[in-house]
Amino acid sequence: MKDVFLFSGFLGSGKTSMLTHVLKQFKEKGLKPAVIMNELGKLPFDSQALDEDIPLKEMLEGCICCSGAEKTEAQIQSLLADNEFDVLIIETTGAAHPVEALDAVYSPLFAESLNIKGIVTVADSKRWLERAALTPQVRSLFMEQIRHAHLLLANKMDLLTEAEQAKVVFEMQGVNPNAFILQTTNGKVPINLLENLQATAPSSNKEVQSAKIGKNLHLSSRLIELHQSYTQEEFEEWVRSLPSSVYRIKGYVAIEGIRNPFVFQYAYGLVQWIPEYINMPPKIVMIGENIQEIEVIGDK
Ligand SMILES: Nc1nc2c(ncn2[C@@H]2O[C@H](COP(=O)(O)OP(=O)(O)OP(=O)(O)O)[C@@H](O)[C@H]2O)c(=O)[nH]1
Repeated sequence: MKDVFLFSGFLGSGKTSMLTHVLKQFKEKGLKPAVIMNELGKLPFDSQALDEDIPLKEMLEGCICCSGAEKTEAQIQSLLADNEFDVLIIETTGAAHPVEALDAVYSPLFAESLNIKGIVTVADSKRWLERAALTPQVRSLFMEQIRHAHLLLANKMDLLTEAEQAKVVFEMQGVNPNAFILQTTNGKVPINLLENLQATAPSSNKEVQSAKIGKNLHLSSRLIELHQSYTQEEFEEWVRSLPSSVYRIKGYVAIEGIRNPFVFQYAYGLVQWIPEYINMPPKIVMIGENIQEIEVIGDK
């Protein structure tokens, strides 16, 4: 299993600074990192900061979420096929919502080869103090990135007084009581904090393994193997019975009387079924908060 980290954070918050610092530490440890970056513009200038020997995939047309999960899947697959690497870091654009970013990287196709360690959000502490000046939409995205982080960097501490530093940490902890908050300058995070993250808890129906982090009200994902076929109605009935903290489900579901499992998609209350011509093993991935305790269909 290769560890995957998602770096999230607002434009200009310090993601690239953190990336540079983290890559250096991984290399010092003898680990080979790979990076997927995406930019809203056409010029991949951030990538120039990376060494040439780091496998790098860039997404130049929009962010990881709006350019489609398939594209990210294809990029990850080609990284897995072409390059030897130990850890994968995905730097999302400042405009990405963490649920969308997680969705794009969590595919049943590589559920067995990738271990999504978690979302590391870098927040600009000065901007946090001045957040009242942001438009409601931008402020809401800023808050969501903080709320869903598994590890939170309160960055740009050098620009604040001691009293302001304490205020920022106190307020951010109120928005996200589960994440560890580290005060940083220039995104300097020690990698052992990253290595200790565990947002994914792959589990079968019977043995529900709880994650070290991500156990409580925290964004996490869960892989569910399906051992029988269903009618579309009964499967949808189960999906409708799920709490609203389940944001996303995708995968392959075996339907009674039909040869190959269907592709199943669920997002924002909408369900989609697509016939699949390849016989894929029936399993789904669920993304949401507090999902480890959910009773899975088939447990009947
Ligand atoms: N004073 C101060 N400046 C910082 C700190 N961290 C980053 N910066 C500066 O803030 C600017 C943006 O930093 P980046 O690391 O490029 O941020 P980013 O999140 O990758 O930015 P985007 O690529 O726009 O999303 C740069 O000029 C950095 O030098 C910090 O802790 N203190």
